[in-house]
Amino acid sequence: MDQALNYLVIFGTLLCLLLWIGDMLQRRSQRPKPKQFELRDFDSKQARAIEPGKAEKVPPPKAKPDVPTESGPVARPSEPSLRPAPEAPKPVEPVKPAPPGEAPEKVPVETEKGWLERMRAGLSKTRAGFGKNLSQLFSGAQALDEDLLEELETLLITADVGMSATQDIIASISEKLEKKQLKDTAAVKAALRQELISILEPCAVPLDTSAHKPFMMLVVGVNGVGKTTTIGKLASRYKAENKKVLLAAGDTFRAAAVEQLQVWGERADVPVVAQHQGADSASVLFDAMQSATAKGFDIAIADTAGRLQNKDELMNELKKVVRVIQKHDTTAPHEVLLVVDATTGQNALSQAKLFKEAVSVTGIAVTKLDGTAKGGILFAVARQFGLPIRFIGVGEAVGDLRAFSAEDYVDAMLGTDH
Ligand SMILES: Nc1nc2c(ncn2[C@@H]2O[C@H](COP(=O)(O)OP(=O)(O)OP(=O)(O)O)[C@@H](O)[C@H]2O)c(=O)[nH]1
Repeated sequence: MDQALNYLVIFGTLLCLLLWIGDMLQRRSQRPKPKQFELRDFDSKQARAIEPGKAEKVPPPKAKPDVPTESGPVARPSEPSLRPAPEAPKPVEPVKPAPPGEAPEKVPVETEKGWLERMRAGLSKTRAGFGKNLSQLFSGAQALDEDLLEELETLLITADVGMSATQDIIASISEKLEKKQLKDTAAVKAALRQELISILEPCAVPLDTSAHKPFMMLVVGVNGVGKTTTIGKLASRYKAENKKVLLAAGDTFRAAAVEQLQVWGERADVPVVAQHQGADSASVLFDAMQSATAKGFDIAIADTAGRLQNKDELMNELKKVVRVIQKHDTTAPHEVLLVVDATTGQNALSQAKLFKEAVSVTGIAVTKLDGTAKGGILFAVARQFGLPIRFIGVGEAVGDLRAFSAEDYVDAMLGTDH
């Protein structure tokens, strides 16, 4: 009897065990499967970072930025929300010239030959376009006739030289041909070189900063033409000439403009007068002028926010800046330098016209000549406005800005050497 009872207990225990195991298996089959690892879960950068034989570097976790929402003070971006996502905040632009903390790039001590090579390199696109087409036109036994003049005219216009300057050049060469003063294509090319130089020569007036102390330079132009970069390059140049230079961060509009100017100031080892973003630009420049006078600076260079030449209210704001500067010194600004970007082509003419009307531009700096195959815009600007072309920029580096020389420029553009 006892034995039968024992069998019954063992049988019952086994049955319970089997039922429990069956239940466990059923539950497990219903659970969601873990996500399979897939190669496409890695982006290509991560994939490149893992090299065979090398320990995989895991970047430290980044703190999640707080993003303002419409209702609450802050929310993490990963938090689910039924409301439409708020507009992402605009990223703060990185400082363009160099990351802070990087060793400042000093102005290279450069020979005249070094600069000419730098300019030639900078103008290689123009030479490859305009210069090469010109060489092809003048190569071989090309007849000195109407067709040659027509093709030359087209070349000049497509290189942004402008109608007025082109017509004058063609008229002059045509007259010399009629008078049999030009015997072959080499002579025509030499005559063209001379014509181009004679258009630019009257505008090659260097900026003399010795007439006033402090010499107050106001730098203006449309957005992104290279105002801040040009100021940074100028600060380094003048500093290398042992001048006492002060920079004024008058572009209080763009988020990173002040920081960008400060980096250039560090590079050139010159002080920068600045206030917070959104401050009144005129008051920053007034403070800078006072400081420059009180502390005996030779040159004060003021940055301004980029503005479209056809926006009246922005141009009026610039006029106000000039009026406020004149409260400190009635003769200031001693130079209103308009920066134009060569790659904008004929639009540079409209910029020169409207800025000249608004704030009496006294000089021009043409930047980014390395980025265009149409270096002819200088001729159009020179012919139309006769304003001094003070500087040209042929690259982003600190040594890529130079006082303008008509002859050097034409030779770099044509690939001629005299
Ligand atoms: N290739 C080339 N780039 C240049 C030259 N000059 C300036 N740049 C670049 O142009 C960009 C704009 O320059 P900025 O100095 O910030 O222009 P900005 O006029 O102050 O701009 P805003 O303050 O927005 O009006 C930067 O990336 C510069 O490095 C140049 O001569 N050649």
